[in-house]
Amino acid sequence: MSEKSWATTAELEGILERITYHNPENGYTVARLQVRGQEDLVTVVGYFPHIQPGQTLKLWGSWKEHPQYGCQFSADRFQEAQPATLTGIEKYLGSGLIKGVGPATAKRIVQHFGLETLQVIEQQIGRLREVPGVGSYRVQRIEQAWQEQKSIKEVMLFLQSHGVSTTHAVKIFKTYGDAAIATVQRNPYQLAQDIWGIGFKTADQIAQNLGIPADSDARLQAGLSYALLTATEEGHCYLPIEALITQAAALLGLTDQAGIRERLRENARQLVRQDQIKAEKLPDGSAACYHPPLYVAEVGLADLLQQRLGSPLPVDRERVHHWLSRYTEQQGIQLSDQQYQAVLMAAQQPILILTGGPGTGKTTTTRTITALWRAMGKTVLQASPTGRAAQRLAEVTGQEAKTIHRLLEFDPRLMRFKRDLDNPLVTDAVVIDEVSMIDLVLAYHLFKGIPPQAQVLLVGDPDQLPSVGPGQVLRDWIVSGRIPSVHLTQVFRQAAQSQIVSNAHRINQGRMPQFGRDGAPRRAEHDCQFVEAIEPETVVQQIQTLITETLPAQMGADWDPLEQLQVLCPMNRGLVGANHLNTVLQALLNPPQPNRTQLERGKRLYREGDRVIQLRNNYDLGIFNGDLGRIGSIDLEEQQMHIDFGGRLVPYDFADLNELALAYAITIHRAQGSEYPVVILPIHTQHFPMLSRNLLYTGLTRAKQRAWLVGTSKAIAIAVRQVNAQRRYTHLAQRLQSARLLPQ
Ligand SMILES: Nc1ncnc2c1ncn2[C@@H]1O[C@H](COP(=O)(O)OP(=O)(O)OP(=O)(O)O)[C@@H](O)[C@H]1O
Repeated sequence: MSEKSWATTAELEGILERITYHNPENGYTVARLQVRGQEDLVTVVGYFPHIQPGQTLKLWGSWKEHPQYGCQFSADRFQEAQPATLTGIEKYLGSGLIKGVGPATAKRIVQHFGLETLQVIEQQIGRLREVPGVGSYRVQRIEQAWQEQKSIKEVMLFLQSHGVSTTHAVKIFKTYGDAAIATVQRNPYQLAQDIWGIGFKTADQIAQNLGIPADSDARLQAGLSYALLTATEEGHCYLPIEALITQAAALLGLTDQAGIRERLRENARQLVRQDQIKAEKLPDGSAACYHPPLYVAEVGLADLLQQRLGSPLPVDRERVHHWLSRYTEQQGIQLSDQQYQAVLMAAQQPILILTGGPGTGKTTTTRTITALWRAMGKTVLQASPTGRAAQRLAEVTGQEAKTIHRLLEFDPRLMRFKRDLDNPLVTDAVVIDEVSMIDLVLAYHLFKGIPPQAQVLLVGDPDQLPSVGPGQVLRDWIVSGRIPSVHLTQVFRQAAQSQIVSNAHRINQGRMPQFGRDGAPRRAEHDCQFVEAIEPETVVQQIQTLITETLPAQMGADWDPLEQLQVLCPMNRGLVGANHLNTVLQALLNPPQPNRTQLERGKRLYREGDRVIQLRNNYDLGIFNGDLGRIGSIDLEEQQMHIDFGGRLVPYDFADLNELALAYAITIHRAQGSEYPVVILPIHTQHFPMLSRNLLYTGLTRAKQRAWLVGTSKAIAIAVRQVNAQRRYTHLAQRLQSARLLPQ
């Protein structure tokens, strides 16, 4: 569409009334401006990295006639001016600029001081106390925030003029303080390494704005580091050099550039020289490229395990048999041969892996082993990778269980574990549950913290999804064949009656699950059911019907979907992904109400009463990745909300809300190690990229009382067939195999 330009340079000043459109990628904005002396709002278009309603803007540019939208001002550059009208000042003050001043307080302040408001704040801040409802404490906070604002301003101006959003600019300022500009100018790629939430893409955008050439060494090295980081986020412990080069070239958009592979190879060598990549020769002569801490962890873990793989401990087997027969009689159980074997091995082996699917008696066997160890006079410590898994371990064993981080006394200030090689735990034995969730680095720290003479029992299910972090530690341990292990296969009668359990085993064997039809073990009620829904929209509708009609009828009077139900999705994206379902379920389970405050942040909407999940470990707040809570209150004035985590009210600044997501629906990956009374599992061909046997298996086994699958049989069949979807690059098994074996 052609535009007619009227003048080349013109000037315009006004108050930003609202933003009609803003593209966060490139800052392109369409906004409406209130200009003195003009009755109608003026439309302004241009590239504004960040502007807020209420700001007074001075703009330079030209007037244009847009064929569809009419006359508009196209701005080439702008400057923020001090607001000059009462509404402007009020909007500016109340826009969230200053903590402690929301729209209501701003109004009161401006009513009191009129056009002099900003001058008063600047020069006689104490006078704010004249405003009804503004006490000394608040004045102090406003003063502090005003000062901070001023020093931030210069940095913000610089960053914003290079396309950085306000949220990122604040984070950059918080991280580097006054050194922010210098750091960004020196190497913008540093941001991606130092600041959570800023990735290579944002850093790269800033670099481009600063004029750093697309094929500069700094950019190539950043691309290589980022490609390696992405690979570790996908679970790999290393990347073969050729794969690293291919991925870096693609990421940098330079795949077609002549000679790029050689240049990337040279830059990779440079990173090796700077100790930013650790290279190791592979059997085929090429190099494996490790992020150095992962190399240290892989080699270190293999070494520590090797030291433990000694001869069996001298144990009086007769006494163990004797104790076991008394114990099982007391408990009214009879151990299966596999279970008996596991207990005997645990008595003698320095380290034992115990695996099995649901209902195969892992818990029963673990309980017997810890009872035996205690009877032998040993002290036993128990831990799991996540808080929820630790809580469950404590419940089923009746003994204290901690998270591995707490067991090893992680110090968040120093970001290190206090229990390590020099200061190991004081114990004779350790039980670790949900081992499939342990990644390489955690496994390494774990074995540094366990004293060499202590016996270790590792319990897990290798068919669950592998750890979120790099490695497939449990599988590698088993595959290496070096660590004594027992795999329980017999499903006990009581458990086998559950279709959740029997279907989990069917899925694991590559067979389609059965839902209350031929052949499936029958129960008065079936605990695992399926609703076929072909269209994604129907899947969403059926989930709503389950929640509003079917489940209330099935579950009876105590049914509380906000507490007992978890929707588990294969992925976040798409109509039947967790993000969209959260919006739908929020409207269904926690609809707007006059007494419920809500807050909109970009595309997200938070409402009091919402079920939320923490997305990263926050040691300051003592809240960890995966913790579930409910929004207790939202305070728009203080710009803070309180989240209720199981009775503990935790304050969140609005600025930290990117750490929280709605949790009506979460991904199956996030749900690892947790269990819920009722699970609804949408499964559709829209989820195709994620569908795999261990994903479906993990999702289904999260349900303790009832599971509902909603979607297509075709998607279930795809998932059941898709084995070991992603191979992870790791060398742990080979390192263990090549380890020198001590005499047995
Ligand atoms: N030797 C046994 N004889 C009879 N029943 C058993 C035996 N071992 C376990 N069970 C029963 O089988 C069921 C499953 O056992 P358990 O909870 O120990 O298995 P699990 O592998 O930990 O299961 P999940 O992974 O589902 O928690 C329980 O009801 C338990 O009482």
